[in-house]
Amino acid sequence: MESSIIKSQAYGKDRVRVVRVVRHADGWQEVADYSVCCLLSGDQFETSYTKGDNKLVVATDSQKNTVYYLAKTLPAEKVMVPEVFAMEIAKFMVNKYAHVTTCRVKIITKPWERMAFTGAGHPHAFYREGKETRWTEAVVTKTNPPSAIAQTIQLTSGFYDLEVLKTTNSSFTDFWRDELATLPDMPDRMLSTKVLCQWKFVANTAVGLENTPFNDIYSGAKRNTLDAFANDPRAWVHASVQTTLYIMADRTLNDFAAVDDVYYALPNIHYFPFDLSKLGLKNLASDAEVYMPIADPSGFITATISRPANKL
Ligand SMILES: O=c1[nH]c(=O)c2[nH]c(=O)[nH]c2[nH]1
Repeated sequence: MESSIIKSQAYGKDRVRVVRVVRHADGWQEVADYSVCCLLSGDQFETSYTKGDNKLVVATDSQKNTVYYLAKTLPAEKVMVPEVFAMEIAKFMVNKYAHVTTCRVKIITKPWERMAFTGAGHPHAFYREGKETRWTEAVVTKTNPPSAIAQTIQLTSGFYDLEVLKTTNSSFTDFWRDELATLPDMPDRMLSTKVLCQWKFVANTAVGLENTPFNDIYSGAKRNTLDAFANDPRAWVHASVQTTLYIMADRTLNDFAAVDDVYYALPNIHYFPFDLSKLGLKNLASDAEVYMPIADPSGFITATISRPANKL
């Protein structure tokens, strides 16, 4: 007889691709393009893993159908903001099925930028600008199952693959020196990274979070990331990816009360000046003009930044 126990379980449908179009009467149209992952958990699903009992299993196919059903039947504004749509799907699942204790919904967006010609946005034509990708994850849990009245909601959003580069105004000096340190001080260097940024929202009731300005927070976090990278003099004077990361996150915490903490993962993609001295050419330090990007390895700088009261 099996004696192992289930420590955790979650099942559902991943990569549900759904595109929602909103058609306004004047011809202006909007589009949201999502890949949705929906996962259900609850103690009563255990027998589906241990006893081959499917009676309570909401088929992953039905979960997929629910995503399309809600994309069609919810008011447009609850679908077009990914955070709101993720919370709606998760709340629908825990409300509909008494035996579902937790529903976890992750949405990865495919950002379509509206085309603009002579300054005016095109009513229905879009293009993809870069690789930067916005996502969100809502986890709705019943606190007193099977009753769905009391629920907690944890919401996290972020973006990844935002690639940035600057050709000066970065340095890295005065670091730990010992017999293993061969890197010279770098008073002026190229800096490039592929930003992963994510932020947790202040824990709230499902109802309260819906009034959060999710789109503004996303664009604000992105603007703070770019502005701190390009313009903040502290990132130049103190000079490290660590400092730049802290400034980026601190700005977003100051701008948005609804954000509880901000996590960044910043690879330091190295661009080293190519040594041309054997060819009789000066290309190091202040003479550097020709660089060799290094694919691997990269530095990798991470931190979660929060307001003082939240420090563990
Ligand atoms: O900004 C940096 N932080 C580091 O910790 C580090 N280490 C290193 O070799 N180069 C850099 N650059």
